[in-house]
Amino acid sequence: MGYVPAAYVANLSQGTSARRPWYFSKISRNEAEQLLLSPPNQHGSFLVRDSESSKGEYSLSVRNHTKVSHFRICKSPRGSLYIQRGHPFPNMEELLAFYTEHWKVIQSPLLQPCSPATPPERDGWERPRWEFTLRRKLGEGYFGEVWEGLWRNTVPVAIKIIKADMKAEDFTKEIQNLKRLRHEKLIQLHAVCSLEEPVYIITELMRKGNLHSYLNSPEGKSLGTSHLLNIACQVADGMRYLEEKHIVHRDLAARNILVGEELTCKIADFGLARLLKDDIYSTSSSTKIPVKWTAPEAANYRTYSLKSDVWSYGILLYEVFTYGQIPYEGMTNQETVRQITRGYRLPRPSPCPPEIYSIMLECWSGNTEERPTFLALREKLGFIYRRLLSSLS
Ligand SMILES: Nc1ncnc2c1ncn2[C@@H]1O[C@H](COP(=O)(O)OP(=O)(O)OP(=O)(O)O)[C@@H](O)[C@H]1O
Repeated sequence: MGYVPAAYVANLSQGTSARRPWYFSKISRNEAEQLLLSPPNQHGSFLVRDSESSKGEYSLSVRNHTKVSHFRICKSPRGSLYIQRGHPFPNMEELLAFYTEHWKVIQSPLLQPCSPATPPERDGWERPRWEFTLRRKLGEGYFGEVWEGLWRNTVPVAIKIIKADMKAEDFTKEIQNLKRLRHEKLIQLHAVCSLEEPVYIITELMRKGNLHSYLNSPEGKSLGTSHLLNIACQVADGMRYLEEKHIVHRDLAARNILVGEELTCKIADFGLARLLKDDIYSTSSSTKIPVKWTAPEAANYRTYSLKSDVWSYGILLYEVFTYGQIPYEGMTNQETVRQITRGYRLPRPSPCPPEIYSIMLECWSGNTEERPTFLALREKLGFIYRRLLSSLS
């Protein structure tokens, strides 16, 4: 028993529109052009709409590179449909099937049905506020408080209550990021209440809180090397998914990993995450950066890439194998950047196997090209983990 986010499922009673994804009944010629020319639509996207000028007839609009072509679909007195006189079809499906195959006749390929534009406030993630009850405060971050709560008195959830004075553009980035990411090692969005203030962001509940505090707790302190390695593998797996999607996290650190039952770890805090158009994301903004976790090229020139996330992952490994020690303890941010640029690196923590320390050093290579990928990190750490487990058994 439980809940599934509404955006994951389609309503069976809306079967007609599910079967006819290309039909946009109440849309004008201009709106059709705007929609077809906006992402994610592309060359070959098409839709059928009600004709504006001839009641009861239709128009086919097809995107042809950067232009949209429109074709009148006429209806004969007997009800058949045609674009070319003398070439009728009994229904729209057959007409579209013919022109999909013989697209040269209309000089416009029909490649995929047009994707509808969903206004953010009406997408399937929005839920009424009364469905959620707050039970216990879990913590507080830059955007506001995080509470443990219940969804419809049944499902335990975490509820982030956005402070009233937060700029919408800042936290909507996190919501948008959460909506499009889905992986077992990434925190899962359940719902949002964003029509009124305060905005709620509802995610899965991770009962043991953030990894940094967990490592400092008595339970965290009792973990052995194999457990620590297991945590490292899970984070590498989640980061590999982001790497595959060309998304930089920009704030990878133990404080942004959440821990659940059975030592499950998930990556959270996507407020700073960005989709990479090139391999590098540059920012001139004055966003505060977590200097001790940030690669030198990102700290000095604000150039972020998947390789700067790999650097931060190395620092996260250090946090894991020191049970949550602050990196470069006793050094200021400025001093840290200066020392790093000169070639200084954190020393090997005593409980850390040399093999793992050499992975940290690879992550901290001054040359971004020499840093491993998350795919390679996951493979390598997974191999060491499995070998350790078999030596213990
Ligand atoms: N889904 C969750 N399940 C359990 N605890 C959570 C969850 N999300 C957040 N928390 C707890 O609430 C704390 C605050 O979280 P929050 O994401 O608001 O801030 P943060 O991690 O300090 O980062 P920032 O200030 O950058 O937003 C976390 O450190 C964690 O202990």
